[in-house]
Amino acid sequence: MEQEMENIQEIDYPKSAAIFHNSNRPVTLKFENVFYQIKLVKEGCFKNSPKSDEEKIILKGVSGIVSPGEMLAILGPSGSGKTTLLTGLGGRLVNGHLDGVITFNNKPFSNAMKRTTGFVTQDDVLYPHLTVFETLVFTALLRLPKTFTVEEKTAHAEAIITQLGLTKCKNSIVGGPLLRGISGGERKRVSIGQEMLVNPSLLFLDEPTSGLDSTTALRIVSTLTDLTKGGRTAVMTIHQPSSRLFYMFDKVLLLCEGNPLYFGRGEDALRYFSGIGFSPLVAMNPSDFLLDLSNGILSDDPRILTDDPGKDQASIKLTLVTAFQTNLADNLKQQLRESDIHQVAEKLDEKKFNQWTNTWWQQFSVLFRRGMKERKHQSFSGLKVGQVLAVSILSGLLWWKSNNIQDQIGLLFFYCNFWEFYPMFQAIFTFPQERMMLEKERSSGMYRLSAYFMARTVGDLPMELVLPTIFTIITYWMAGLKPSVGAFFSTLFSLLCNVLVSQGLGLALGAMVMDQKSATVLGSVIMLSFTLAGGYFVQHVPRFIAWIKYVSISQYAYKLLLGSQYSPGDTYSCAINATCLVEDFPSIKPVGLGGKGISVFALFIMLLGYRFLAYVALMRIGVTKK
Ligand SMILES: Nc1ncnc2c1ncn2[C@@H]1O[C@H](COP(=O)(O)OP(=O)(O)OP(=O)(O)O)[C@@H](O)[C@H]1O
Repeated sequence: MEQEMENIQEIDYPKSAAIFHNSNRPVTLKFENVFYQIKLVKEGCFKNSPKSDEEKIILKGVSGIVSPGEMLAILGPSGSGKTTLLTGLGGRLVNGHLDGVITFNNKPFSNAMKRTTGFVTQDDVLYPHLTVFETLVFTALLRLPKTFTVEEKTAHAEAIITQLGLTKCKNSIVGGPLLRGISGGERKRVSIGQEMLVNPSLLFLDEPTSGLDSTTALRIVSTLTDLTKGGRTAVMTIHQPSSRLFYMFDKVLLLCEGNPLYFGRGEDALRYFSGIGFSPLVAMNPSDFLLDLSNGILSDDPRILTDDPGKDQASIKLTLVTAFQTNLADNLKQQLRESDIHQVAEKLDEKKFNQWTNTWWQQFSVLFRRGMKERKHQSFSGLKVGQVLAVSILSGLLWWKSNNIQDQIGLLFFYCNFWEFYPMFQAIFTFPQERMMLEKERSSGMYRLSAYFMARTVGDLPMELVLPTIFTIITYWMAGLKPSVGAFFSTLFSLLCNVLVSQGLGLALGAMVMDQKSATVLGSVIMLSFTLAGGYFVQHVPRFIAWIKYVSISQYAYKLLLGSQYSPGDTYSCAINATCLVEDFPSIKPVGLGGKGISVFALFIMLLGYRFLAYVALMRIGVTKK
């Protein structure tokens, strides 16, 4: 369960702008004999179900040490295990089995480390509609402790913007795949800035230069070098650094299919490989040479010499793995031991770091404001408003001044369906993006899940109410429903309950069934059965399946909508000179006109129930192994 801790956090955050130059607390990261294996999973509906007992070993005994002021680059071909190692070192691997010893100042990963560690993921997970300034200010408000005033937090965000050279695009929106915003390099710097805000002692970066031109890449790595000079420890994965970048790294770890091939200073790498019989003929980018080696490629590159040109790729890799064990492994073990002797394990007050940086209310208020800023663009995009306007005008025309009961009831049931399917699918579709953000922010211990969830739920009210209201206003008068203000507001209220409950169902499905396709299929089946059992289509539901109507959102919403237009005892003309009771009308009879209070209560319980389910399902997101 989520811990609710209210005491003031006393981590030493300098209040001046000098916060960005020196580390609070130098960290030596050591990892020894790290193994990682996972059970393979099968594709399909239930993505996470194990296929068999088949396991894959991804990391095969990787060791290393990085001291304060050093930058380690993990190199290797695609699929060699770089990201896995980085994620494991950052305490973020959630599946599989991680073995080996990973210590931070000779202590295992802890909440204390989590709060002073920055992790920049490969994909920049940022809110697309916020500006650079807003993104960093909201992060500062959440991550810096409550001993800072809002002005001080804002000033820190400003200082980061200046330090990362983002001043020019400060007021531009971040953007995303479908929304033009700042450039890829700027986005990467915003992600790094978010982590720098807390003055991390240890910074992990997954491919911070991927997809960037070499000048921008150099700029980013130079910024990181400046940061490490202040006593920080940095570890990054990188694909193919230019020579200029390569020589900026203090240490290099080369991986090949999860095996270490080299660990040591970048400038010594070529000498080492030449010592074991592998050297390039002409001067070439050292990282290209190392990557070729870890791919076992020699013969198709005439510039690389080997004492045995006939070796195939597998045997070259094997030779290199064995050479590492023979020549470097013992030396590395020795380095790890020596640092043990020199380093006194620091005594940190764990309790102090277990505390949240801000109170629940502060988190709630920042998350609410940020959510409203971001979601207003999603909820009121031109496309969505256009879609709702088009559907409302079309249905208003189709039901134009309808004065027969059958048509009017049909319109009410259409209200039910449209405003059930639409919010449910919208919640399912937008959920993956939300989950990514949540995952990233929760794993850096930014806020309590309850504060996030409450802020989102409260935000749903203004966000989800506007479009259904516009829809009802247009269709209600065009279709000529009961001309009374009370009846109009009662219709609107029923519709809004329907929207919020259906959205809650979408959220619960999105959170429980992690795969969007499966959630969509499941959602449509559930909604369809609710619709069919809603009382409009099937009047005599067989007994054994009649229970569905008691859990059907449609049934309760339909009942409320009927209640907004008709009262018990109302009549309609059912034949020439004859009137019949409305409640006896075939598609009203199974539902009846009474029991409105029960329907409101049932919808209220569903509203809470579905959101509670979503909350429980979300609890597993972003929770990292210690
Ligand atoms: N959860 C998983 N299930 C199955 N295979 C996995 C899983 N996680 C990692 N792998 C596999 O482990 C290997 C290493 O993956 P990893 O992402 O660490 O490689 P990488 O070196 O970072 O690659 P790239 O440079 O392409 O990002 C890959 O073959 C990958 O397919």
